[in-house]
Amino acid sequence: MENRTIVKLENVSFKYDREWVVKDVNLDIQSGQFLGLVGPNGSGKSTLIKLMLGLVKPDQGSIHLFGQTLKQYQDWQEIGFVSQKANSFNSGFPATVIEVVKTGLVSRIGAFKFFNKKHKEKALEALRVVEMEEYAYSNIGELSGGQQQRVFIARALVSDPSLLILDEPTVGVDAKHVTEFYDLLGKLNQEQGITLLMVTHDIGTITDHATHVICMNKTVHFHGASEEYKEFSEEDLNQLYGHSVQQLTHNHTHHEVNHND
Ligand SMILES: Nc1ncnc2c1ncn2[C@@H]1O[C@H](COP(=O)(O)OP(=O)(O)OP(=O)(O)O)[C@@H](O)[C@H]1O
Repeated sequence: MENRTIVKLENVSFKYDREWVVKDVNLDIQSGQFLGLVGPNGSGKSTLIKLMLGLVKPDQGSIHLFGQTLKQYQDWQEIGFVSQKANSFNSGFPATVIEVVKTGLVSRIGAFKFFNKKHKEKALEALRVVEMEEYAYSNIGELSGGQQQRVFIARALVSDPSLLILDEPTVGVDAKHVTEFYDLLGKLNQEQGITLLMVTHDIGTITDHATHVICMNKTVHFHGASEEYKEFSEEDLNQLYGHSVQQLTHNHTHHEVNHND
């Protein structure tokens, strides 16, 4: 598959109030990549995602999606989004898994049109990809956090996105299912050719699965191949992250960025 730039940020800066939260970010995301976006707490990762999704407007700089400016860009079904708060349905929530997945088609068919058989097939196909087809008619609230998160990925996949953005999707997924979750993401990237951009604190695991890492703290301090990122010493990483990193190794038992200052 030919690689092309699908997200381009040029000198993007943004502030909610007086302080810059994102500053002078230049970024070029190519199709086919699996990118991990890492950085300390409050370093602007979620805000950068919001900027890419057009949810907040940059104060400076420009953003292009699939070669178009944010203003021109209309084809939002090309971009799937799974947020960290996705897996929060309680057990009483009155919707089946397939109903939740079909809501991912609303932007494509319009909110007040009816779902037909073709849409049901699309939803079942997306559930098959995330290996949740057998739960199609279960109540969403009865599933575990990890299962719910798979359903939310299916909802994002149902409109055939070429870019899937995930903001800390493993929050609420229990540790023993996190590996399976990464395997699923790897499959989406390699077999379905979906470009993935995933915000995470889980540096040890992401570098084993992602092709590329973006490390930011207001601005982008590193953007390159995971293999290159793995070569950094702890001292290099401390410099990348600033003084706030207390503990940061590639050892899988201690892979969290611990921000206690
Ligand atoms: N809606 C908002 N209004 C004002 N300030 C905000 C808002 N959202 C985030 N911030 C501030 O912007 C900064 C960056 O927040 P952001 O959530 O983008 O960082 P993050 O890297 O995703 O953090 P975390 O890893 O803790 O999720 C923080 O100082 C945060 O307090």
